[in-house]
Amino acid sequence: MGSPVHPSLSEETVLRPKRNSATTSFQLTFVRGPDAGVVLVVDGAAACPLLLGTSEVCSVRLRDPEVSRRHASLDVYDTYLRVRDLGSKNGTFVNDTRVGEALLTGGEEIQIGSTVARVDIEVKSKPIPVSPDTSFGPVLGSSLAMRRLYPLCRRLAESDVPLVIEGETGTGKEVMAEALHAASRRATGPFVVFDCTAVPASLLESALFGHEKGAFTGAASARAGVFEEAHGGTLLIDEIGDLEKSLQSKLLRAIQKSEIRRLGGSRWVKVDVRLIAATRRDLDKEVQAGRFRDDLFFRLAVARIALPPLRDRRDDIEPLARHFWELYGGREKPFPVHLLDRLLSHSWPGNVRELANTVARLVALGELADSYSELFRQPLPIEGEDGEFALARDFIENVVGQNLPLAEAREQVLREFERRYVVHLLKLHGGDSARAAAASGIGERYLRMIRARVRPAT
Ligand SMILES: Nc1ncnc2c1ncn2[C@@H]1O[C@H](COP(=O)(O)OP(=O)(O)OP(=O)(O)O)[C@@H](O)[C@H]1O
Repeated sequence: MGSPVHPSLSEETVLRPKRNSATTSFQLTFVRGPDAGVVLVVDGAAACPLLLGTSEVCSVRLRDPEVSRRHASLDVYDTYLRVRDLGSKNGTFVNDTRVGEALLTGGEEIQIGSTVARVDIEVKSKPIPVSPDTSFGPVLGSSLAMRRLYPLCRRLAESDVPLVIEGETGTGKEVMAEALHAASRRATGPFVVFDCTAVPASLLESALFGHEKGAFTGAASARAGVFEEAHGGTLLIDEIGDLEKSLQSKLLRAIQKSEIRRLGGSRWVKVDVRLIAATRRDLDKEVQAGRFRDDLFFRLAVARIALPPLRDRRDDIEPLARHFWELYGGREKPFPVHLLDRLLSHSWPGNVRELANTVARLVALGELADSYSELFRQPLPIEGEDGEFALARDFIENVVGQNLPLAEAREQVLREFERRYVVHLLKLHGGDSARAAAASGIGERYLRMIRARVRPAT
């Protein structure tokens, strides 16, 4: 016990940014349960979240039958030992108190099932390698949290192992995937992005694996899926946590065998694709809850990169703001340093994307920005039932007037449209998302995704 069982999962391939350049380690001594006597070190320098459970995918596999398959995770966060329950059946306890997540300092007892481990802090601390670079390709960031990621990103770019990039919306998962592709031997091959939430459930399989002519009503001609499109390159599957379970099995097969079969086809086609999955969800919890296949997770998460939210790397705010200022055409005007305090104190729930949008608005507003109190808001939402057309027009003009790049502007309009659409649809069907999804011809999962995304404004 204690040594990772995944054949290719080494501590270095699991990347978790830490705040300090030196970290603390913790020792766990199992004092009760079938594994009593075993000693385990949670090494802060390795920054590796250890999974405790009875499943073979856990780095620490316990024999206690009262322990869930994936019960809890342990990692060193700052100078604390962080223990997180992964949605286990009978809970994780610290000194007899049930916890979802807890930061420990040493001296506590952790209980899972009938297994009890004592936590001791290790005195020695090791430095973590920090890159002097302030970017990794297009991924900018000079904060310690980001600079800790770069050396390992470079190593991951050189390898072909599948990997999972985790992080809140707008933290740069896609841009990181692109950077890894660009730094890899596949750089001259295609980089294909597939967003699982952007395609209705009924079309997902054909979008992933392609279809033959006549495979379903409307399939007038044969079409390659994203796996074939990405042949020789990298395929980013975005929001993988939203993929239906039936498709997860097919995806697993595609990864294991490096071959796919088009919908309605009889031939298996070999594909040479490096797979990167991105997710806003906590995949450990999704697996524990039975919504994501354990074996697929095991296959995909050979390496993991956790991108920290912008609020946890405030040192990046100013350089990123200056970068976006230049990018959006503020080059001729001096950067508005008097607004820096506001930029630095904002919590950035939309992360780097929100910062980029805010700076784009700043560039467009010029000197008006001083008195513009709405600076940190998204464009005016369309509220109220009266005069909706006028409000919609104003909204679009508002977006157009910000002189954003086309993709950003289109995304803002599209998001607002989806918000309105879903709010109206749910109202019509008494809040029943299954009925609303059926009536609108979109998957329930997709509808719930839009709903979750727009919730703050509804
Ligand atoms: N570190 C960074 N350096 C430069 N630009 C960044 C960085 N992180 C994010 N961005 C920019 O912010 C925007 C959002 O980034 P991206 O789409 O990669 O985020 P995401 O995490 O994939 O978001 P979502 O989960 O919503 O899909 C993009 O315009 C991207 O170029």
